[in-house]
Amino acid sequence: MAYETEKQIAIKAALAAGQLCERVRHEISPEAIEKKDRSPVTIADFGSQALICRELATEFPNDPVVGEEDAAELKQPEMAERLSQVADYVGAIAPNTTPDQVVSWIDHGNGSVGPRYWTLDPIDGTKGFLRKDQYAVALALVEDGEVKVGVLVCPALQLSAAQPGLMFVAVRGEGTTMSGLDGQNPQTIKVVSSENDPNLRFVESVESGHGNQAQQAEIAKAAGITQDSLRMDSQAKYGAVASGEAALYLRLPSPKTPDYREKIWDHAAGTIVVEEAGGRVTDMHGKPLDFSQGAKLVDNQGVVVSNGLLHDKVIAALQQQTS
Ligand SMILES: Nc1ncnc2c1ncn2[C@@H]1O[C@H](COP(=O)(O)O)[C@@H](OP(=O)(O)O)[C@H]1O
Ligand SMILES: [Mg+2]
Ligand SMILES: [Mg+2]
Ligand SMILES: [Mg+2]
Repeated sequence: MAYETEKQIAIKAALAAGQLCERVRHEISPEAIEKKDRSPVTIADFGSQALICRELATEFPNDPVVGEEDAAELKQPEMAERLSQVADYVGAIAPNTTPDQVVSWIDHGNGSVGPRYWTLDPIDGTKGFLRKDQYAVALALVEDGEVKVGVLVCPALQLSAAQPGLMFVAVRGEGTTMSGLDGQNPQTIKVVSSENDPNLRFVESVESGHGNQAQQAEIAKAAGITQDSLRMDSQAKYGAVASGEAALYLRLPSPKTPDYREKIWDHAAGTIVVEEAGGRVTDMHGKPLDFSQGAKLVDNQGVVVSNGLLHDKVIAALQQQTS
């Protein structure tokens, strides 16, 4: 099987990072939420990136890693205590970790997009993490602009009566699986395959500033969706489409930030998870997402993720609206 080592290492690293994030998250007090104290997400974000980059640097020393975070802030003298907190959390999983190692692992994620690279969002959905809602650890391998391997660890996601915590894994040409966070018994998943499916609904961001909820509702309606949207933080939305919990995910540019360009780490892992489950991912103009241009999807605007069946209808509705 292709990319077997990459897949196994990505799973191991993302699960360890998810474990660290959950430890931090369980310690967030209601007062911290009240005060909008961002320190828990800072610690978990840096710790997650450090753990994953440590694994990738060891196993694939020649592969650049394009991660969301860097250690510039954490290196400041006034951040020494925060850094030692991060080192303690990382050390619980990778014993004897020093603060210097943490900094250098995080900075390993400063790589550039090239013919082969990894992209990492150590915590996607930081706002969801702080609200104790959804978040994801997202890791993907990209070669020649095409995502080849994607892992999404969603520690708070629950799609059935089972324990919360789901992992989605996809390898190009080999399908997408879903499992619990023990990684045991991965099940192949498929998108919604009929227009009569009770899950013919759409997902969108909780954060109104990350999209255009009014336009998203109109487009979903034009595509024949009559149910209200399901709002969810992070790339867990891609997991919802891939597993057939929803048929569409719309992310149209917010009127407040019309020139915003999406980041590769917010979409790479999710894209392959949906495509390998039978779905489609493009921008709002129907163009494939181009992961070869740098950290931003400079040639794309908005994102449309569907079960495939609905895709052309959605793009046509968007074209009609703007013409
Ligand atoms: N104006 C904007 N439009 C679209 N996405 C935005 C945005 N500002 C920030 N984001 C991205 O939205 C991501 C969260 O997605 P969602 O809203 O689906 O949960 C953030 O990832 P992080 O939380 O990793 O920073 C951030 O990169
Ligand atoms: Mg993100
Ligand atoms: Mg993030
Ligand atoms: Mg961020």
